[in-house]
Amino acid sequence: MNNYLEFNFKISPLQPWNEILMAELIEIGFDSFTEEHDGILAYIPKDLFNENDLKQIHLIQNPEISISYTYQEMPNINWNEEWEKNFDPINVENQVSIRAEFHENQNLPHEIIIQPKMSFGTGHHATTYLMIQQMLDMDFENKTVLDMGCGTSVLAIFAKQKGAGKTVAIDIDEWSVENSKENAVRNNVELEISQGTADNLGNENFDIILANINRNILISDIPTYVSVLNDGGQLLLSGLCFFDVDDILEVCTEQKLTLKRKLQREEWVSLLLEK
Ligand SMILES: C[S@@+](CC[C@H](N)C(=O)[O-])C[C@H]1O[C@@H](n2cnc3c(N)ncnc32)[C@H](O)[C@@H]1O
Repeated sequence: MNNYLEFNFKISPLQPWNEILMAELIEIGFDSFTEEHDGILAYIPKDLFNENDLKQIHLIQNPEISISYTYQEMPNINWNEEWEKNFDPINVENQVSIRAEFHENQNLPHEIIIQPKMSFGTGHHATTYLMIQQMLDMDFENKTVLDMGCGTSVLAIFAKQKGAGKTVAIDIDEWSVENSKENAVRNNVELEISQGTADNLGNENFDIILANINRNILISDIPTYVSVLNDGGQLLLSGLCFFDVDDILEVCTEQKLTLKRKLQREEWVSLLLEK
C-alpha cells in the first residue's frame, strides 16, 4: 500500500480560494481533502508527489492570496476511521440520500450506501452532487452506461437505480476499483468494474457516459469518450471549475457535441452534452 503525504495549507483569504486550490491540487494527483477553518488538509500518494508541480500552481504564485504549507508523511492511516469522522449523510434535492451503513436511513426516494475508504465520491464534493443532480432529470431506462473515473461508483450505482442496463465502471486507481466492487454488492446492483483509463475503451459503445474527473484528463479524453458514444447519446461531465468551461466546450464543439444543460455549485460546474 502506498503511503500518503498530508499537506496542511493555510489560505488567506479562505474563500473561494480553498475550493479553487483543491481543483488545482486534484490536477497534480491529490485525491482527498478535509476543510479547516483557515485552510485545507490535502492528501497525495507519496509516489505521485512532485514539488515542482506544486510550485507551478497559479494560485500559489498569486501575490494577492497568501498560501503557505507544511507536510508530513502519514504511514498506515486507517482511512475508514477518518471517513467515519468526516462523512455526514448527503441529501441531493430531497431525492437522493448518499450515506454510509452506520448512518440512519434518511427515507428519500433513492438511497446509495457508500463506504468510501480512500476513493473519491461521497457526494460531499460539489462535483459529485452536481452529477447526481443532473442525473435526476436524465432517462437511464435500459440505457448502456459508462462511469469513467468511477471512484466509489456512486454514479454507476445511481444509474442502475434509475433503470440503466449494462453499466461499466472504470477507474485508474486500484483502491477505487476494490471499493466500487464492495459498494456494488452493498447496493445490490450489477456493475462491470475494472481498472483502466480511456485507453482501454474501444470494444463497446454506450448510450450515456459519465465522467467526473478533471479539466486536463477530460480535455485529452473527450474525443475517445465521443468515439464510443452512440449517436444521440449523452456525455455528462464534471470536475471542472467555471474558468475551465470555455476550454472544455471548445473540445466538445470540435467533437460536434451540443450543450444541453450547465449547472454550477460554488465554483464547480457540470455540463450535459449530446452527440
Ligand atoms: C473527482 S473523482 C470522481 C469520483 C466519482 N465518479 C464521483 O463522481 O464522485 C475522479 C476519479 O477519477 C479517477 N481518475 C483520475 N484520472 C483518471 C483517468 N485518466 N481515467 C480514469 N479514471 C481516472 C480518480 O482515481 C478518481 O476516482
